Amino acid sequence: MKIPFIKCHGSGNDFILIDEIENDFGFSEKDRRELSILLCDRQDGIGSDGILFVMPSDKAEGRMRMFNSDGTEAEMCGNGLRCVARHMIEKLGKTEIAIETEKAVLPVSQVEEIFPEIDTFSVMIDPVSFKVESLPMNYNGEEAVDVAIPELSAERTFTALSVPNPHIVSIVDNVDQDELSAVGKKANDLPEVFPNGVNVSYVQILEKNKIFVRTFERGVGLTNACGTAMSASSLVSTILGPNEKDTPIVVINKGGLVNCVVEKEEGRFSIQLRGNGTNVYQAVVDVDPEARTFAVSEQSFFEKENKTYEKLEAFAASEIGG
Ligand SMILES: N[C@@H](CCC[C@H](N)C(=O)O)C(=O)O
Repeated sequence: MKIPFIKCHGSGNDFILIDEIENDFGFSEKDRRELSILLCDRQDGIGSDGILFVMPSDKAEGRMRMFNSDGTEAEMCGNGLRCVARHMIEKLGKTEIAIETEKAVLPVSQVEEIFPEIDTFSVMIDPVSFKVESLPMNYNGEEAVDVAIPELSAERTFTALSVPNPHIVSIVDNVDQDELSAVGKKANDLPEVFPNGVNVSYVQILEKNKIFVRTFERGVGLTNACGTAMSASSLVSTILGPNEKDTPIVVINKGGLVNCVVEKEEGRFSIQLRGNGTNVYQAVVDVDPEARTFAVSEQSFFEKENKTYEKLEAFAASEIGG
Protein backbone atom coordinates (compact mmCIF):
# COMPACT_ATOMS: atom_id res chain seq x y z
CA MET A 1 0.00 0.00 0.00
CA LYS A 2 1.45 3.40 -1.03
CA ILE A 3 0.93 6.12 1.59
CA PRO A 4 1.93 9.74 0.94
CA PHE A 5 3.11 11.43 4.16
CA ILE A 6 4.72 14.57 5.57
CA LYS A 7 7.55 14.34 8.11
CA CYS A 8 7.01 17.35 10.36
CA HIS A 9 7.78 18.62 13.85
CA GLY A 10 6.67 20.97 16.58
CA SER A 11 9.67 22.00 18.70
CA GLY A 12 11.62 18.96 17.50
CA ASN A 13 8.83 16.59 18.62
CA ASP A 14 8.62 14.82 15.28
CA PHE A 15 5.74 13.13 13.52
CA ILE A 16 4.68 11.32 10.39
CA LEU A 17 1.51 13.04 9.19
CA ILE A 18 -0.86 10.91 7.10
CA ASP A 19 -3.83 12.63 5.47
CA GLU A 20 -6.79 10.26 5.42
CA ILE A 21 -9.03 13.03 4.05
CA GLU A 22 -7.00 13.20 0.81
CA ASN A 23 -6.83 9.36 0.53
CA ASP A 24 -9.15 6.87 2.15
CA PHE A 25 -6.74 4.04 2.97
CA GLY A 26 -9.44 2.13 4.85
CA PHE A 27 -7.13 1.68 7.84
CA SER A 28 -8.37 -0.51 10.69
CA GLU A 29 -7.39 0.27 14.30
CA LYS A 30 -4.86 -2.55 14.07
CA ASP A 31 -3.37 -0.99 10.91
CA ARG A 32 -2.88 2.37 12.66
CA ARG A 33 -1.27 0.70 15.66
CA GLU A 34 1.02 -1.49 13.54
CA LEU A 35 1.97 1.36 11.19
CA SER A 36 3.02 3.42 14.23
CA ILE A 37 5.22 0.65 15.60
CA LEU A 38 6.77 -0.09 12.19
CA LEU A 39 7.36 3.44 10.89
CA CYS A 40 8.23 5.35 14.10
CA ASP A 41 11.09 3.00 15.00
CA ARG A 42 14.28 5.12 15.19
CA GLN A 43 16.49 2.15 14.34
CA ASP A 44 14.70 0.35 11.53
CA GLY A 45 11.80 2.64 10.64
CA ILE A 46 11.43 6.20 9.31
CA GLY A 47 11.90 7.37 12.90
CA SER A 48 9.47 9.66 14.74
CA ASP A 49 7.78 10.19 18.08
CA GLY A 50 4.39 9.31 16.65
CA ILE A 51 1.95 9.32 13.74
CA LEU A 52 -0.66 12.02 13.21
CA PHE A 53 -3.67 10.66 11.34
CA VAL A 54 -5.70 13.51 9.82
CA MET A 55 -9.26 12.34 9.25
CA PRO A 56 -12.63 13.72 8.13
CA SER A 57 -14.88 15.19 10.82
CA ASP A 58 -18.56 16.11 10.89
CA LYS A 59 -17.92 18.60 13.73
CA ALA A 60 -14.88 20.51 12.46
CA GLU A 61 -12.65 21.06 9.42
CA GLY A 62 -10.74 17.88 10.32
CA ARG A 63 -9.99 15.38 13.02
CA MET A 64 -6.63 14.46 14.58
CA ARG A 65 -5.74 11.10 16.03
CA MET A 66 -2.27 10.66 17.44
CA PHE A 67 -0.47 7.36 17.99
CA ASN A 68 2.74 7.14 20.02
CA SER A 69 5.77 5.23 18.68
CA ASP A 70 4.78 2.20 20.79
CA GLY A 71 1.41 2.00 19.01
CA THR A 72 -0.72 3.39 21.86
CA GLU A 73 -3.15 6.21 21.14
CA ALA A 74 -3.03 9.48 23.13
CA GLU A 75 -6.04 11.61 24.02
CA MET A 76 -4.23 14.73 22.82
CA CYS A 77 -0.98 16.00 21.33
CA GLY A 78 -0.14 19.72 21.48
CA ASN A 79 2.88 19.83 19.16
CA GLY A 80 1.14 17.46 16.76
CA LEU A 81 -2.00 19.60 16.72
CA ARG A 82 0.08 22.59 15.55
CA CYS A 83 1.39 20.47 12.64
CA VAL A 84 -2.15 19.36 11.79
CA ALA A 85 -3.36 22.98 12.12
CA ARG A 86 -0.72 24.12 9.61
CA HIS A 87 -1.58 21.28 7.23
CA MET A 88 -5.33 22.00 7.25
CA ILE A 89 -4.96 25.81 7.28
CA GLU A 90 -2.75 25.62 4.16
CA LYS A 91 -5.09 23.15 2.46
CA LEU A 92 -8.20 25.23 3.12
CA GLY A 93 -6.60 28.66 2.66
CA LYS A 94 -8.07 29.91 5.95
CA THR A 95 -6.33 31.30 9.05
CA GLU A 96 -8.73 30.04 11.72
CA ILE A 97 -10.34 26.62 11.80
CA ALA A 98 -11.38 23.93 14.31
CA ILE A 99 -9.95 20.43 14.69
CA GLU A 100 -11.74 17.56 16.40
CA THR A 101 -9.61 15.70 18.96
CA GLU A 102 -10.61 12.80 21.22
CA LYS A 103 -12.02 14.94 24.03
CA ALA A 104 -12.89 18.25 22.37
CA VAL A 105 -13.25 20.27 19.19
CA LEU A 106 -10.44 22.83 19.47
CA PRO A 107 -9.90 26.19 17.75
CA VAL A 108 -6.55 26.49 15.96
CA SER A 109 -5.18 29.46 14.03
CA GLN A 110 -2.17 31.01 12.37
CA VAL A 111 -0.97 33.87 14.59
CA GLU A 112 1.80 36.45 14.94
CA GLU A 113 5.28 34.90 14.78
CA ILE A 114 6.84 34.02 18.15
CA PHE A 115 10.29 34.15 16.50
CA PRO A 116 11.40 35.96 13.31
CA GLU A 117 10.31 34.15 10.12
CA ILE A 118 8.79 31.18 11.97
CA ASP A 119 5.20 30.62 10.82
CA THR A 120 3.37 30.26 14.11
CA PHE A 121 0.25 28.32 14.98
CA SER A 122 -1.84 28.63 18.12
CA VAL A 123 -3.83 25.68 19.46
CA MET A 124 -6.12 25.59 22.45
CA ILE A 125 -5.32 23.04 25.14
CA ASP A 126 -8.64 22.09 26.73
CA PRO A 127 -10.23 20.51 28.78
CA VAL A 128 -7.87 20.86 31.73
CA SER A 129 -8.54 19.17 35.06
CA PHE A 130 -6.71 18.70 38.36
CA LYS A 131 -9.10 15.94 39.44
CA VAL A 132 -7.04 12.78 39.88
CA GLU A 133 -9.84 10.70 38.36
CA SER A 134 -9.36 12.58 35.06
CA LEU A 135 -5.85 11.12 34.51
CA PRO A 136 -6.68 8.60 36.03
CA MET A 137 -4.44 8.47 39.14
CA ASN A 138 -5.15 6.43 42.25
CA TYR A 139 -4.53 8.86 45.10
CA ASN A 140 -6.05 9.45 48.49
CA GLY A 141 -7.65 12.82 47.72
CA GLU A 142 -9.51 14.62 44.91
CA GLU A 143 -6.45 16.48 43.65
CA ALA A 144 -2.71 15.90 43.93
CA VAL A 145 -1.08 19.34 43.86
CA ASP A 146 2.58 19.59 44.89
CA VAL A 147 2.51 16.25 46.70
CA ALA A 148 5.03 13.49 47.31
CA ILE A 149 4.65 10.27 45.33
CA PRO A 150 7.00 8.02 47.34
CA GLU A 151 6.90 5.25 44.70
CA LEU A 152 8.58 7.69 42.28
CA SER A 153 10.94 9.83 44.33
CA ALA A 154 11.95 10.39 47.93
CA GLU A 155 12.68 14.13 47.37
CA ARG A 156 10.47 15.49 44.61
CA THR A 157 6.90 16.71 44.76
CA PHE A 158 4.54 16.43 41.81
CA THR A 159 1.31 17.99 40.56
CA ALA A 160 -1.09 15.78 38.62
CA LEU A 161 -3.34 17.15 35.88
CA SER A 162 -4.96 16.12 32.62
CA VAL A 163 -4.82 18.42 29.58
CA PRO A 164 -6.64 16.16 28.73
CA ASN A 165 -3.89 13.51 28.43
CA PRO A 166 -2.35 12.60 31.81
CA HIS A 167 0.64 14.50 33.21
CA ILE A 168 2.61 14.89 36.40
CA VAL A 169 4.85 17.93 36.75
CA SER A 170 7.65 18.60 39.23
CA ILE A 171 9.31 22.00 39.70
CA VAL A 172 13.06 21.47 40.14
CA ASP A 173 16.16 23.67 40.55
CA ASN A 174 17.99 21.86 37.77
CA VAL A 175 16.67 19.35 35.27
CA ASP A 176 18.51 16.05 35.64
CA GLN A 177 17.64 14.15 32.47
CA ASP A 178 18.80 10.75 33.79
CA GLU A 179 16.73 11.14 36.94
CA LEU A 180 13.71 12.22 34.87
CA SER A 181 14.12 9.19 32.64
CA ALA A 182 14.29 6.85 35.64
CA VAL A 183 11.22 8.47 37.26
CA GLY A 184 9.34 8.41 33.93
CA LYS A 185 10.02 4.70 33.48
CA LYS A 186 8.90 3.93 37.05
CA ALA A 187 5.70 5.99 36.65
CA ASN A 188 4.83 4.06 33.49
CA ASP A 189 5.38 0.76 35.23
CA LEU A 190 3.08 1.58 38.15
CA PRO A 191 -0.47 0.63 37.09
CA GLU A 192 -1.64 0.66 40.73
CA VAL A 193 -1.10 4.48 40.71
CA PHE A 194 -1.33 5.37 36.99
CA PRO A 195 -3.53 2.71 35.34
CA ASN A 196 -3.19 4.36 31.89
CA GLY A 197 0.43 5.54 32.29
CA VAL A 198 1.47 9.19 32.55
CA ASN A 199 3.70 11.84 30.95
CA VAL A 200 6.31 13.11 33.44
CA SER A 201 7.90 16.59 33.26
CA TYR A 202 10.61 18.44 35.17
CA VAL A 203 10.31 22.22 35.04
CA GLN A 204 13.04 24.72 35.81
CA ILE A 205 11.91 28.31 36.36
CA LEU A 206 14.46 30.49 34.53
CA GLU A 207 12.78 33.79 35.41
CA LYS A 208 9.23 35.12 35.70
CA ASN A 209 7.33 33.87 32.63
CA LYS A 210 10.28 31.87 31.30
CA ILE A 211 10.69 28.14 32.01
CA PHE A 212 12.67 25.16 30.73
CA VAL A 213 10.74 21.90 30.41
CA ARG A 214 11.95 18.36 29.77
CA THR A 215 9.48 15.48 29.43
CA PHE A 216 9.47 11.70 29.58
CA GLU A 217 6.51 10.84 27.37
CA ARG A 218 4.23 7.91 27.92
CA GLY A 219 4.53 5.58 24.93
CA VAL A 220 7.73 7.19 23.67
CA GLY A 221 10.36 8.07 26.33
CA LEU A 222 12.38 11.32 26.51
CA THR A 223 11.41 13.61 23.62
CA ASN A 224 12.76 16.99 22.47
CA ALA A 225 9.49 18.57 23.58
CA CYS A 226 5.91 17.70 24.46
CA GLY A 227 3.29 20.36 23.75
CA THR A 228 0.73 19.23 26.29
CA ALA A 229 3.54 18.88 28.88
CA MET A 230 4.74 22.43 28.21
CA SER A 231 1.15 23.64 28.59
CA ALA A 232 0.68 21.66 31.83
CA SER A 233 4.05 22.93 33.12
CA SER A 234 3.14 26.55 32.32
CA LEU A 235 -0.06 26.16 34.30
CA VAL A 236 1.62 24.44 37.27
CA SER A 237 4.38 27.07 37.39
CA THR A 238 1.72 29.78 37.32
CA ILE A 239 -0.17 28.26 40.26
CA LEU A 240 2.90 27.28 42.32
CA GLY A 241 5.50 29.71 40.95
CA PRO A 242 5.93 33.29 39.77
CA ASN A 243 4.34 33.11 36.30
CA GLU A 244 1.34 35.21 35.35
CA LYS A 245 -1.94 34.29 33.70
CA ASP A 246 -2.98 35.95 30.42
CA THR A 247 0.66 36.73 29.56
CA PRO A 248 2.90 34.69 27.23
CA ILE A 249 5.18 32.31 29.12
CA VAL A 250 8.30 31.47 27.09
CA VAL A 251 8.90 27.74 27.31
CA ILE A 252 12.38 26.62 26.28
CA ASN A 253 12.75 22.98 25.33
CA LYS A 254 15.43 20.75 23.79
CA GLY A 255 14.04 21.28 20.28
CA GLY A 256 13.25 24.99 20.38
CA LEU A 257 10.75 27.15 22.19
CA VAL A 258 7.04 27.88 22.37
CA ASN A 259 4.82 30.41 24.10
CA CYS A 260 2.01 29.36 26.45
CA VAL A 261 -0.75 31.65 27.67
CA VAL A 262 -2.64 30.38 30.73
CA GLU A 263 -6.25 31.52 30.80
CA LYS A 264 -8.99 31.09 33.39
CA GLU A 265 -12.67 31.61 32.67
CA GLU A 266 -15.53 30.79 35.03
CA GLY A 267 -13.11 28.84 37.25
CA ARG A 268 -11.83 26.68 34.37
CA PHE A 269 -8.26 26.79 33.09
CA SER A 270 -7.23 26.46 29.45
CA ILE A 271 -3.94 27.16 27.72
CA GLN A 272 -3.07 28.65 24.33
CA LEU A 273 0.01 26.86 22.96
CA ARG A 274 1.84 28.83 20.25
CA GLY A 275 4.77 27.68 18.18
CA ASN A 276 6.08 26.23 14.94
CA GLY A 277 4.61 23.50 12.78
CA THR A 278 7.56 22.80 10.51
CA ASN A 279 7.56 20.43 7.54
CA VAL A 280 10.84 18.55 7.11
CA TYR A 281 10.05 16.60 3.93
CA GLN A 282 7.22 14.92 2.06
CA ALA A 283 7.48 11.45 0.58
CA VAL A 284 5.60 8.24 -0.17
CA VAL A 285 5.98 5.10 1.91
CA ASP A 286 5.15 1.75 0.34
CA VAL A 287 4.18 -0.59 3.18
CA ASP A 288 3.88 -4.37 3.05
CA PRO A 289 1.85 -5.05 6.23
CA GLU A 290 2.25 -8.85 6.01
CA ALA A 291 6.04 -8.78 5.73
CA ARG A 292 6.28 -5.69 8.00
CA THR A 293 8.57 -3.99 5.52
CA PHE A 294 8.44 -0.63 3.79
CA ALA A 295 10.27 1.55 1.27
CA VAL A 296 10.32 5.35 1.07
CA SER A 297 10.35 7.14 -2.29
CA GLU A 298 9.65 10.57 -3.85
CA GLN A 299 11.29 12.35 -0.90
CA SER A 300 11.34 16.14 -1.26
CA PHE A 301 12.73 18.43 1.47
CA PHE A 302 11.36 21.76 2.72
CA GLU A 303 14.88 23.21 2.83
CA LYS A 304 14.13 26.92 3.37
CA GLU A 305 11.92 26.53 6.44
CA ASN A 306 14.32 24.04 8.00
CA LYS A 307 17.25 26.46 7.57
CA THR A 308 15.16 29.17 9.21
CA TYR A 309 14.20 26.86 12.07
CA GLU A 310 17.90 26.29 12.86
CA LYS A 311 18.07 29.95 14.01
CA LEU A 312 15.28 29.38 16.54
CA GLU A 313 16.95 26.17 17.73
CA ALA A 314 20.29 27.95 18.22
CA PHE A 315 18.59 30.76 20.13
CA ALA A 316 16.74 28.31 22.40
CA ALA A 317 19.96 26.39 23.09
CA SER A 318 21.73 29.63 24.03
CA GLU A 319 18.96 30.39 26.55
CA ILE A 320 19.87 27.24 28.49
CA GLY A 321 23.62 27.57 27.99
CA GLY A 322 23.67 24.86 25.29
N1 LIG B 1 4.09 14.93 22.29
C1 LIG B 1 2.71 15.19 22.48
C2 LIG B 1 2.00 14.27 23.41
C3 LIG B 1 1.91 12.89 22.81
C4 LIG B 1 1.11 11.96 23.63
C5 LIG B 1 1.75 11.53 24.89
N2 LIG B 1 2.95 10.77 24.69
C6 LIG B 1 0.71 10.69 25.64
O1 LIG B 1 0.70 9.45 25.51
O2 LIG B 1 -0.11 11.30 26.34
C7 LIG B 1 2.42 16.63 22.72
O3 LIG B 1 3.05 17.45 22.04
O4 LIG B 1 1.53 16.98 23.49
